[in-house]
Amino acid sequence: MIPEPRLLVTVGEPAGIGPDVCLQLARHALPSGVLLIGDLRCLRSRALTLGLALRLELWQEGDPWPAPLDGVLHVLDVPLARPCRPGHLDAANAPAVLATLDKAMHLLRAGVADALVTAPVHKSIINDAGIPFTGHTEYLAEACGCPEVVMLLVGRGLRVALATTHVPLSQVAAAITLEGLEGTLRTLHRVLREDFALLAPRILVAGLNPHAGEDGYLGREEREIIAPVIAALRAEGLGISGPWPADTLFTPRLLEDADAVLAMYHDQGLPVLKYHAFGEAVNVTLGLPIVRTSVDHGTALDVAGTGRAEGGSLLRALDVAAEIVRNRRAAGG
Ligand SMILES: NC(=O)C1=CN([C@@H]2O[C@H](COP(=O)(O)OP(=O)(O)OC[C@H]3O[C@@H](n4cnc5c(N)ncnc54)[C@H](O)[C@@H]3O)[C@@H](O)[C@H]2O)C=CC1
Ligand SMILES: NCC(=O)COP(=O)(O)O
Repeated sequence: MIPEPRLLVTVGEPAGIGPDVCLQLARHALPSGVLLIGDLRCLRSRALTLGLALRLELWQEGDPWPAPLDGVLHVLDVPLARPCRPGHLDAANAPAVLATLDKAMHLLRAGVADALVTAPVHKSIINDAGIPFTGHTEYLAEACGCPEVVMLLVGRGLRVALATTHVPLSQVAAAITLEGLEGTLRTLHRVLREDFALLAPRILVAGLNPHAGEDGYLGREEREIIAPVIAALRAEGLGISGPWPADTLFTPRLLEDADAVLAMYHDQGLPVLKYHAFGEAVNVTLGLPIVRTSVDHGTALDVAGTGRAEGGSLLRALDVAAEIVRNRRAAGG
């Protein structure tokens, strides 16, 4: 019998809702079992705060993969520098947050687990700790030596990928290059085929400027970069079209005939996706040698420890990670 995918879950920023939604996993029958990576003391204390009845068991490297058991979660302990209070960020704990990602990478490389699912981190507090950091996506890309990763969010049948990720708006136009955009589209097209089992993916590419540049009168990126890249890839037979004006691209008639949209920047694509599917969408990093998915939400400091955190996106992120692992196995990967 083929074993179920083994999933690592990093707990994320301890002051946020990462611990809350991770602890909620104990309520669900998880086929493969999961291994949490985070501070065991913080998780125990959050479970008490939330009044959750569950058992948290210490797991150590060398132990067998934890069998799924109702009401039990296994934890690889990565201690925080200081005790954590829900809703209160502490820069002293930032190195431990990143250490959970490093541990996960180590376990994946050692073949102990099949995929990584991440709960949210708080990007600014990591920077406050003096560590330059823009997101998991970029951190994992660097750890894997794969600069050409792509962020894709999927939810309720909509898939939105980004040509640029965590870049200030003032730098977006300069970050869209012929070479970079071609790499992004090739990665997106390949991964839709390989990991999402779409035989001939159809991708709609958004313009950058209003009205996709209005024939060059409202910006030239469409003419000089986006359209030439699309033309070159179409000539190879890839089902890619655009540049489409972003304001009308996300309408049902156009989306009906598409498998994914490539937006040019974070806040062009993600508000639409989150309006459509917040709470049940999943963030997938394409182009890494490892499988990594994540939740659609942030640290939600205002609801941490209150019992109001909703864990639907984490459950979906586990499902999507497991599905990708199965697809890769089926393809012999
Ligand atoms: N994958 C990751 O590590 C991500 C991290 N972030 C980080 O999170 C931090 C806060 O980001 P925000 O923009 O404030 O977004 P946010 O998603 O943390 O919060 C936005 C609003 O939605 C609510 N909310 C979010 N998720 C919820 C859930 N599961 N259940 C109930 N309510 C929920 C919050 O209470 C808040 O009112 C930032 O530092 C950001 O960088 C944001 C997105 C993803
Ligand atoms: N808005 C999505 C987001 O910020 C996720 O970033 P990452 O930490 O997954 O790179």
